[in-house]
Amino acid sequence: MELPSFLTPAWLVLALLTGCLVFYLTALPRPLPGIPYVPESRWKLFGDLPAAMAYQKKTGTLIGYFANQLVKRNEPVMQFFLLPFVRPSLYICDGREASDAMTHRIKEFDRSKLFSDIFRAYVPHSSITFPTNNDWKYNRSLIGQTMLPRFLDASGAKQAYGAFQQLVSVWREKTRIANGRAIDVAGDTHMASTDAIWAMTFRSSIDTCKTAAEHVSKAPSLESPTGADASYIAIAMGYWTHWLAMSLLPSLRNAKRIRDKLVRERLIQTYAKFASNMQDSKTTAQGMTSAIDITVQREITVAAKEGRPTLGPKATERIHNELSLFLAAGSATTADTLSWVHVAGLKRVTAHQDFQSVLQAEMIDKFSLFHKNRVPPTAEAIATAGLPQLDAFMEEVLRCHPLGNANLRRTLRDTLILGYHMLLRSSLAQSNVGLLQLTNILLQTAGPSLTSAPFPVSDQNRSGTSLKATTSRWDRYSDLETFRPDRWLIQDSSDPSKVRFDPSAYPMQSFGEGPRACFGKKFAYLEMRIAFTFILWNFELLPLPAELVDFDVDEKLTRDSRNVRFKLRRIS
Ligand code: HEM
Repeated sequence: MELPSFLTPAWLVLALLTGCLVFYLTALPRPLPGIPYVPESRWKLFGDLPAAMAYQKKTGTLIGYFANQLVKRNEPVMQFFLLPFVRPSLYICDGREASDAMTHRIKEFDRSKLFSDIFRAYVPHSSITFPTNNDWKYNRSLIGQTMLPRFLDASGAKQAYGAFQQLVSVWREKTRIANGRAIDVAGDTHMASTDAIWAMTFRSSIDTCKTAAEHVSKAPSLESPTGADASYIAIAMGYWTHWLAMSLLPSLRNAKRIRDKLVRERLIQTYAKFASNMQDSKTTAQGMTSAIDITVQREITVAAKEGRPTLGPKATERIHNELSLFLAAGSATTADTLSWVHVAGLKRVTAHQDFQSVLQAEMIDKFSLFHKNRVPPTAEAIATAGLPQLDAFMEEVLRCHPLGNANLRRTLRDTLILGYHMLLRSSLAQSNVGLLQLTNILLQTAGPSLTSAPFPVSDQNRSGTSLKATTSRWDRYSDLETFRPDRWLIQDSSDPSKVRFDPSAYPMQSFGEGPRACFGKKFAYLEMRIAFTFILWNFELLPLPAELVDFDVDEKLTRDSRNVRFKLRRIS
């Protein structure tokens, strides 16, 4: 067949070039009107991403790039372009407005898909992956009791206690063979946190710390500490990358298979235990020794009320995913987090020996009987004792070293934040701005207003609820750069010679806020309490040269410390 005469090669080349140009122009970032951005990124297919990655290579943190741009331009709100065709993400650094959006404006802002995508390939039917809808409520009702004090103080504390006892054994062995040198403890707190969350979920132990202690006890001597670990792992890339990796890589496929089998077996065993003795299933959270017991018991009670068979496919799938999420939280995010928080805290203690003296004095005072008898305080004693100095110290560690960089939300409707319009796709199309739909909002957990002085924001630009909710913490901006645990302590009104811990004294958003705040926060605090008490009861952290006490991070999904060395002296 002959081509029409106007289709000459020159026309074909022109059409191809025009097609490429249209494709290129469509792929370029489309800024949202009125919201500041980095001008050079506007004309790059990958927008801010190359500069952010170069920043990460230099500093270990990707998110630091965005935070830096805000500070450079003195702007509390900016938009960033990360991928071709993808709508810009909004970055906000104003703790007070972020708190308001997460707590009071939940009809305008919900959890972002960016966040759920991190977990979706691994635990697709767990609460963390759902928007705030009935699915989320159903899952929450299943696991709700696992964070009740009556379970945590009795059972959760015991499980975490066992794990940190083992950590102390590892460090004793390492200290013994280190002969006075600093020891590298990278990974140790991670192991202990993994042991703790595993034991809390299933009541049984996987003893990674114990195995390590046995291993180290057989080593004749310890090599000198290694240098800083220069490697870094890129930030999580989202659902499809994870799904592909988990489907194609044999090691991940195998790990998922083992996890699924293990959780399923435990579910069947637990259900069989309750089914054989229905009386057991009426036990309260206090009598329960693991998260799986509580969750299965809850499902049995609800099924009986609703007159349906127990553990149908939906419940089984949801419980399976929630428990797997506990483990994921325990071994990926939470252990990283807790490990990061523990390490950051211990580094603070090393750098400021006076904090160490205050914490140890408080422990000796509160646990005087244990001290007299030369035994460590029990799990329950640690969980329930009033330890304001330790609570204040942990809060300050969490404030200064948040593990996640931002809390992620998305807009649900046209709205305003800090005076900037955030419009959904339909409104933008009407105003001829293009087919962009602004959804993702990153609410920074550190930086101006949280760990340094805030950006100037006029009250006119704040929401009504933000203005009404003027709790004093949002007016306390002085000296936020300094690590100062005593900022969380106030005089006890019933006894002026004593201090009380006030968790609302200053800005802090390391666990998020509102209905989608961290579900495991109470367990996290409990574990930190036990970890710091155990470590400081058993060891004195000796001063180290300043160059060994840095706070450099490797950013993955969460943060990890780069150099983790301590010089310990056994004290009990
Ligand atoms: C120091 C330790 C921890 C930190 C700093 C932390 C931080 C966070 C943050 C920032 C969020 C998102 C909050 C938001 O979007 O507003 C979150 C969510 C969550 N965390 Fe944690 N977390 C920690 C430990 C744990 C532990 C130990 C568990 C489980 C036992 C856990 C389970 C969860 C769950 C299930 C969610 C999702 C909640 C939802 O979507 O409704 N976390 N966490």
